[in-house]
Amino acid sequence: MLKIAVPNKGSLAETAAQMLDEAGYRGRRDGKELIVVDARNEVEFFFLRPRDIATYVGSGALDVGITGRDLLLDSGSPALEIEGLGFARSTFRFAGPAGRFGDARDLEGQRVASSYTGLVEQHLAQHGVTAELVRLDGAVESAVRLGVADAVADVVETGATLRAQGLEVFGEPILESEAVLITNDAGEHGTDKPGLATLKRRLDGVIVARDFVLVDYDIERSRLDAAIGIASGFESATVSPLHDPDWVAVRVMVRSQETNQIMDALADVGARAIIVTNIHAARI
Ligand SMILES: Nc1ncnc2c1ncn2[C@@H]1O[C@H](COP(=O)(O)OP(=O)(O)OP(=O)(O)O)[C@@H](O)[C@H]1O
Ligand SMILES: O=P(O)(O)OC[C@H]1O[C@H](OP(=O)(O)OP(=O)(O)O)[C@H](O)[C@@H]1O
Ligand SMILES: [Mg+2]
Repeated sequence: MLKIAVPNKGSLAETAAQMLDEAGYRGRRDGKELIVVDARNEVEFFFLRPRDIATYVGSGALDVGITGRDLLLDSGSPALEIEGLGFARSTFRFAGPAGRFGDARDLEGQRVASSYTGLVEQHLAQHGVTAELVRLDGAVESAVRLGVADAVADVVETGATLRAQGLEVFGEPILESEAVLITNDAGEHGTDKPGLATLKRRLDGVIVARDFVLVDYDIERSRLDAAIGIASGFESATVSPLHDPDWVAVRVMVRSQETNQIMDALADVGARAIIVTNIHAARI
């Protein structure tokens, strides 16, 4: 059985569980269950702290896992990223009192608080900077105000938490992070373990189902090329005849975010009866 590590708590847990559910795997009945055997799919899920997942997978105790790219790199574990899963997107950045620091070099000899000291150390070393790292478990943004650090390095999504503490980001972003699928022995394509290729294909299907919609419309044959120029589909558009020989029906996959602009543009070139449908599941 493929042994899969899944976050049991925190920002990653809910969406990871949702994705696995949409991918047809068995979930846990309550938040206390730590191991779930999904015999039908020949996989076993281990619900672990997100921060520990790279350690379990890197050591070979578990085969694959879902964690954050920032947590993976911070851990120093030899586990390898297979792919990004498109959620829990954030940027890992330095921040300090407004105007105090210009870039990472200004941190020489300063105290920097973070929950990701491994990641910060690697970054500072690359830039030849020596700083004193203060390891905190969370709510790192309070460290400057409370006097235990001069600057912080933390996860930034909207920046609201930083602003509320009177801090501003500075320097280059340290890392663009998101939830990732990780494994240990990559094999040739990182997907050589039994069951892993299936897991990856199913998760990819969930990502596509989340990120794309189907757009159907009717259009006069003479305007078809203009319409296909606006949205050409994943491989290629499906074009079907209509009873009226001068008209065709078209179906294309479109990025959910672009749906409305595309509908407007299609209407402008003469598309009629434009209908958008969510994708329930997909294998691409
Ligand atoms: N506000 C956020 N937006 C996007 N991603 C986030 C956010 N906060 C944390 N993450 C991501 O979640 C992962 C950390 O998850 P983890 O569960 O350890 O932390 P958490 O959600 O802060 O939980 P806690 O701090 O309560 O333990 C990291 O990959 C991090 O980048
Ligand atoms: O840029 P923002 O949208 O404000 O989000 C970023 C904040 O969200 C997370 O905090 P969380 O709520 O997980 O608390 P923590 O600091 O205790 O981890 C993260 O650690 C940042 O503090
Ligand atoms: Mg947090």
